Amino acid sequence: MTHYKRPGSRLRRPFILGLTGSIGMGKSTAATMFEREGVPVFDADAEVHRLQGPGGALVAAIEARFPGTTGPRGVDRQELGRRVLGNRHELAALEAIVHPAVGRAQKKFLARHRARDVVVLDIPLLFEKGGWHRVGAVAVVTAPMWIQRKRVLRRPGMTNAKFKAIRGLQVPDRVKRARADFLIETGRPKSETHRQIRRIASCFHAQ
Ligand SMILES: CC(C)(COP(=O)(O)OP(=O)(O)OC[C@H]1O[C@@H](n2cnc3c(N)ncnc32)[C@H](O)[C@@H]1O)[C@@H](O)C(=O)NCCC(=O)NCCS
Ligand SMILES: Nc1ncnc2c1ncn2[C@@H]1O[C@H](COP(=O)(O)OP(=O)(O)OP(=O)(O)O)[C@@H](O)[C@H]1O
Repeated sequence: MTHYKRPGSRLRRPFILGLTGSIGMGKSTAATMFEREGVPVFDADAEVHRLQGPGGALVAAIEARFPGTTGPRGVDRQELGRRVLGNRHELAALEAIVHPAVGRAQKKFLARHRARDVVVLDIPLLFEKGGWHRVGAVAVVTAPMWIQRKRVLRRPGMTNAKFKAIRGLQVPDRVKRARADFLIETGRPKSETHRQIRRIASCFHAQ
């Protein structure tokens, strides 16, 4: 694999690699592997958890718009999920509260790591929300659908209906794969996935 060079951007740092994939495809696991290769990772989902967790900055705004979905432990995500997943209008209202705050945290992350060669933005909705136009390249985490389904359905609180609703909100895996600069396959042993990630990370280190 050759080194990846963004045209005309030798002095622009860091190179931003977007990491995305549909539910259960293995994004979080892949993100941890990038970290092990020394690449800083911004985890958008973890940021949402922080903002919605105990004492989180968005708990009050979410309670105001979705009464009864928060408590001493922050947002009750099961309950909030029941209200918004499958209801585009309600989901858009939640996104309008959450996404700007995540965007601010992402900006701070990029500023903190501006001296690095490469950073990863782990963003579940990279294709759905247009973020892929703002990154240098995109790595898509993918696995056969039967493996995705098996992984997701064994999560506590997950039902067939919820899985269907979430899949309906996401750009299909085959479209994501077609748009990817790099594919990370997770339907295979983790050691092989890690090897793919090591090769991708090596494309971006000091040129
Ligand atoms: C709806 C919420 C409360 C459900 O929480 P829960 O813990 O039950 O599910 P979880 O967060 O693990 O999401 C399950 C799957 O749904 C996907 N998903 C979550 N939000 C969205 C969305 N706005 N659009 C499409 N898919 C979504 C996730 O990527 C994941 O694949 C939570 O996902 C949320 O607050 N979503 C809004 C913020 C958001 O857009 N987050 C995702 C990107 S950072
Ligand atoms: N080769 C592999 N690479 C990555 N994950 C794997 C692999 N083999 C098995 N898995 C398992 O698949 C699951 C993937 O879950 P993970 O939380 O990483 O997915 P995700 O894409 O972040 O999910 P979500 O979009 O729902 O947040 C984990 O339980 C992980 O251990």
